Amino acid sequence: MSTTTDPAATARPVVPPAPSPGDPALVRHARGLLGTFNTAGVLRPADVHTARAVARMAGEPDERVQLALALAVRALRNGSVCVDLAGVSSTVFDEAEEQVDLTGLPWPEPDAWAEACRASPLVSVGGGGDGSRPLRWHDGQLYLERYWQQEELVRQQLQRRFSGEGYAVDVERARAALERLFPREGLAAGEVDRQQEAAAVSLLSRVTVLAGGPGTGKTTTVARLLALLRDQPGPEPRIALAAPTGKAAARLEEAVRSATAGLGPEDRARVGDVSASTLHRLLGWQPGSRSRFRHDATNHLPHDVVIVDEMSMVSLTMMARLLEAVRPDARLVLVGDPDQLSSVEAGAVLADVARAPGEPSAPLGEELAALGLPGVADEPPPVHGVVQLTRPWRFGGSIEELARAIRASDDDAVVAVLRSGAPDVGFCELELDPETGRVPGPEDLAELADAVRGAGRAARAAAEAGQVGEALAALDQHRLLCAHRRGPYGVTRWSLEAERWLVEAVPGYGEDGEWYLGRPLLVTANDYEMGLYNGDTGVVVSTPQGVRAAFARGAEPSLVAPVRLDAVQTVHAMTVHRAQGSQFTRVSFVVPPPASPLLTRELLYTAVTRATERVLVLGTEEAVRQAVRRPALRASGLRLRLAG
Ligand SMILES: Nc1ncnc2c1ncn2[C@@H]1O[C@H](COP(=O)(O)OP(=O)(O)OP(=O)(O)O)[C@@H](O)[C@H]1O
Repeated sequence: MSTTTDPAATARPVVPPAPSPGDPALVRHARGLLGTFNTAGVLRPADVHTARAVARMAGEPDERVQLALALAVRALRNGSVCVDLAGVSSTVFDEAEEQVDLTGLPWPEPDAWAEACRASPLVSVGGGGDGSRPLRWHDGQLYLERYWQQEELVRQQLQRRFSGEGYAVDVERARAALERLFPREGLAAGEVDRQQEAAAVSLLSRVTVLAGGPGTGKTTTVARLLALLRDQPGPEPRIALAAPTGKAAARLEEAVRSATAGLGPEDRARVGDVSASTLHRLLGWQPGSRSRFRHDATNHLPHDVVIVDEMSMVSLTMMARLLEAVRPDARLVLVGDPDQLSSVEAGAVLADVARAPGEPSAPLGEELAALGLPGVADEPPPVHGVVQLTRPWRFGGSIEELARAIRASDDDAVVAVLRSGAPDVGFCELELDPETGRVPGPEDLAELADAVRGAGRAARAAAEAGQVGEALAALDQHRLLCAHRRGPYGVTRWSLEAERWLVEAVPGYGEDGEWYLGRPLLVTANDYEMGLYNGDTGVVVSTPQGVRAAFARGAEPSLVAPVRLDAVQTVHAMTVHRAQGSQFTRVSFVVPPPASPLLTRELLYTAVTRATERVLVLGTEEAVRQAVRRPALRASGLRLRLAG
């Protein structure tokens, strides 16, 4: 994963890598600007090759335009949809896991560079044109045309839906159902119940964004919304529930079921049996096509309501496919936490929509007022259907306090909570040797090692006993998270460390071959046929049919013969990105050093909010403060263009 970060917040100079001759990162015969930027480590071979090939085809000899094209390709890898040439020389340094020295690079003069791009036969300028040129210049941003088209589609689709006509709602029934389903516990008279408001907005609008941190009641609201929608007279609406990964879909299904159990019998019956699927499955993934689905603009989904959870993980490309496929008159409810890390692929759609400036919708305000919800008519109606849930129902305690301080960018408060000695938060202040990654004193890691051993031992025992559910539950007892994949702070190194602790502490651990019982697994590539998704985790268990890999899938785990798995690895530690959409009883997070380009507020927030009972942060105070002060920035034009 990677993000673009605020260079001003970087405390230390970035360390130059030393490219060596024969390095696979170097393109042979690359000359001129492309060669220089490749040698400096800014551009990868794929960026250079693409830029050269496209420039050759279109007869564009200007090296500055070729460089801009290569940087636009590169931007996607960093999660950005486009590149801002005027600011690129100060923001380009955060290549995924490497640090690049930018001093002395021959950056073109920004005005002349922009002019050269605008005049190039490779570039369409503004919003028009037939889309046949590979690049697009819009509002000072340079896009690859394909991503411009996707952003445009998302913007137009959302704006059309925001301003689309409302629905014929039985106001009396809706009012009664909203009162019944949202008992407003603990709220003062006249105080807005955001969950109730979000459900009302979803009933009235074509697009609703149900935003909130962990445990703020998003799923509870979804369950009650299902009852509200099905309480309306007329044909029962067809409702789809979906999430980006199998694990997130399973969690959504389970959480909606358990939230439904708290409703009265009639509302329970209205919700009925709930099932959630992955977005890929909902849209109709087709073998042989990575991005085209059975349901699209010409073959809409049949559903009247589509609810998508964990929206922060949804990329721009996936959002475009989703919006094309959802009927223009259907309700779309986007659920997620905009403060979390964005999708691995380019885009930050949820954060862009949730934070886009705009005018409160007057017609929605009138319709909301008619429902008479306490407090709602006293404030402006939501902008772009965004309702933010703020009251935490789950953690309370210091994890919530920590999350709040991180969101507020208050590094003093973050450090104070970490050092408070609260039972649910720990701070292991250690600095690894930057060269070797050695820990000053192994006793510093006692809590981490204990947590790893406890969870590993439980997983092994359950796996041996063939207790699939227990083995999967043990997997979620503790998770070790890192920002980096490689190096002293990376997943590979910490995974080995954890494995060593387990081998030392658990008799027979890992001795029964590659598919040893209790082996924790991570899926590293989507396998739509098997229903396994990048980031899914499982565990090797003993079953009457032999050794199987078990993956959590709602009530019924899925059991797969190991020979059918080709993209899995052992997961004693994982990246924070991969942990999105999951929570664990305990989380330990290895904070990267202050100079790490991956160290952002969203990273720290996502890591600590993966824990339900205790989070242990391992790192230096300086690194923690640095993270809190540095928001991830992803270049995209969506946020501003949604404003109108
Ligand atoms: N209005 C409420 N009254 C009482 N309890 C609530 C309310 N809303 C949520 N809860 C409780 O808070 C907990 C968290 O709720 P829920 O799972 O809906 O949150 P969430 O935002 O979906 O969390 P996550 O992001 O982790 O999925 C649940 O135990 C739920 O029962």
